[in-house]
Amino acid sequence: MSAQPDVESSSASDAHEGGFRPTFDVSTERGGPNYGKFVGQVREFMDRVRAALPSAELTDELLADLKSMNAKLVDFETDEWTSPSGTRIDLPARGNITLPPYDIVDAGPDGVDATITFTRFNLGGNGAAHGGFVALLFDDLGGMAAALNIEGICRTAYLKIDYRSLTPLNSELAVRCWVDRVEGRKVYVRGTLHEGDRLCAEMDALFIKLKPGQP
Ligand SMILES: CCCCCCCC/C=C\CCCCCCCC(=O)SCCNC(=O)CCNC(=O)[C@H](O)C(C)(C)COP(=O)(O)OP(=O)(O)OC[C@H]1O[C@@H](n2cnc3c(N)ncnc32)[C@H](O)[C@@H]1OP(=O)(O)O
Repeated sequence: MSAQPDVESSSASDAHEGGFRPTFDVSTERGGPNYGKFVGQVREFMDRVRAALPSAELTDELLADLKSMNAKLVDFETDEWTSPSGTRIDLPARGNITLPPYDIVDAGPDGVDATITFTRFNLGGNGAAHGGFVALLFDDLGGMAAALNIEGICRTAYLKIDYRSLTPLNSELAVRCWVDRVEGRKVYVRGTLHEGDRLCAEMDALFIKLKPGQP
């Protein structure tokens, strides 16, 4: 299990009125004890789809299987605050399949340390990770570093990534994000992504602390 930030829990009734909530109902149980394995299978499927050249027959077979699986989920839709995908803090990237599946190593006011292994689903070109996934990783972990530092919720104003060398697939990388300085509501966050000693990318971002009720 990953170490996770100490996120305060609250009931839906004392929710922030804006788009983000200063507190949200985190969970280690929603979706059942096998939800993490379920997400793992979904992620493996995305990798395999990205890598596969299926026969026409197999495409038809998988299409029927997927239609059947989608039909099973139709009646179980819920909002973003209660879906396990995003609130399961015991799982990589809070169980959010949109995000690269990072594991938090340490998180607090001084910053966030995490590991990430990009896989075939994250392929950009010629074996390297897509730069958009690197930016996505930094946006989420940078936002987390900002939130934990100021104990409030932020939105990204700008996110600058310097791609210093190729980001590989299938290799565990170290990512670190920390608050450089805070000026009023402006939270300046820096970040690095390394493979061993090699710097793959750097982040320079500005997050703005949301006012109460601000979407
Ligand atoms: C107890 C709590 C514990 C918490 C623990 C939590 C754990 C956390 C867990 C999980 C974290 C998950 C993290 C997810 C992270 C993902 C975040 C995203 O991807 S957000 C989506 C993308 N971003 C948008 O869609 C924004 C769209 N833009 C806006 O909404 C506004 O423009 C906003 C909010 C950014 C600013 O608008 P304004 O009206 O609030 O503020 P104004 O007055 O415009 O700006 C404030 C200051 O910032 C500067 N500023 C604003 N934007 C700037 C920019 N792009 N460049 C430079 N300066 C900028 C301004 O010049 C101003 O500076 P001056 O105060 O005058 O000095």
